[in-house]
Amino acid sequence: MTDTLEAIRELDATDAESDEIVLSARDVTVAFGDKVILDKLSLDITRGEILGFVGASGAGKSVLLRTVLGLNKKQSGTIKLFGIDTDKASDTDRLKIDMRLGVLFQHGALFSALTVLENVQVPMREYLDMPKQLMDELALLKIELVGLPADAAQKFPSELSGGMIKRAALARALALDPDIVFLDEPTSGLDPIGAADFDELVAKLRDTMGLTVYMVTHDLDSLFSVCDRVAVLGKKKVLVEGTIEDMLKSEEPWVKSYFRGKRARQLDLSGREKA
Ligand SMILES: Nc1ncnc2c1ncn2[C@@H]1O[C@H](COP(=O)(O)OP(=O)(O)OP(=O)(O)O)[C@@H](O)[C@H]1O
Repeated sequence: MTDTLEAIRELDATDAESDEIVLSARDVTVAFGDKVILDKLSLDITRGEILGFVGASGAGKSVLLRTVLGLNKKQSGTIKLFGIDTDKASDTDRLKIDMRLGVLFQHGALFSALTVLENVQVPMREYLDMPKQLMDELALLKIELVGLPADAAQKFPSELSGGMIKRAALARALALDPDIVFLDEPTSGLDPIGAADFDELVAKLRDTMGLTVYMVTHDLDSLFSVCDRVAVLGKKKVLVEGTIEDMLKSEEPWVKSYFRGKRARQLDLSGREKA
């Protein structure tokens, strides 16, 4: 399996240079029974960008995320990851794709019966065949990378603060050195300082590892401080996309009230709350 991994990584190195669009969704329609949630939605994410994905509660942000990850079926449309059409992917292609994705689900979703170290090792055990000592060393590196103290490795999720749980879940999402991470409301439940620290970590990982980040969020601070681009989900598709400056100029009613409403006015452009 390690040889397979090497072969996949070599292939990926070539793909990585040529594929600028990491994720491409075209005319994606998803329905549950006769209830259409997404209707011909299209969206691209470029390598190395941090995309903030926003929209009203219940608009379908999680449904899109789950569809991209292959956890929900779509009725029609195309989803390409790293240039590979996920409907046409062979088993080897699917393995290649899955190994290049990291996911941080809402609420962290750590396994409560496993320590932080063991949680981080879950994807390693699933996809790689490596000696325990090497796996321990790699997991510790990821734990350090997300700013957790080394002694957090042997703790169980119930012994961690909310911010530490998010970091541990991020360490697990980074276990296989993915190209793109999907973060579902990563700062929800964190205090403003913890949330700002987490945003800073995400930006640092993008800068140092060239990570592409797809972040579903309701957090205006995150959108202002770390997102390069914002996509707004509304009316079952991507209603508006662009920079924060574009959002601030938009006359689309939901975008206007979200970015220029009462809550938004308490923020300045650097994302910090005004005194
Ligand atoms: N498996 C499912 N079966 C039926 N309906 C579903 C299913 N999953 C999601 N839905 C419906 O799809 C709609 C969109 O849900 P989704 O969780 O994607 O919203 P969201 O934009 O992520 O909301 P929030 O910001 O509150 O998390 C909701 O009406 C939800 O009830």
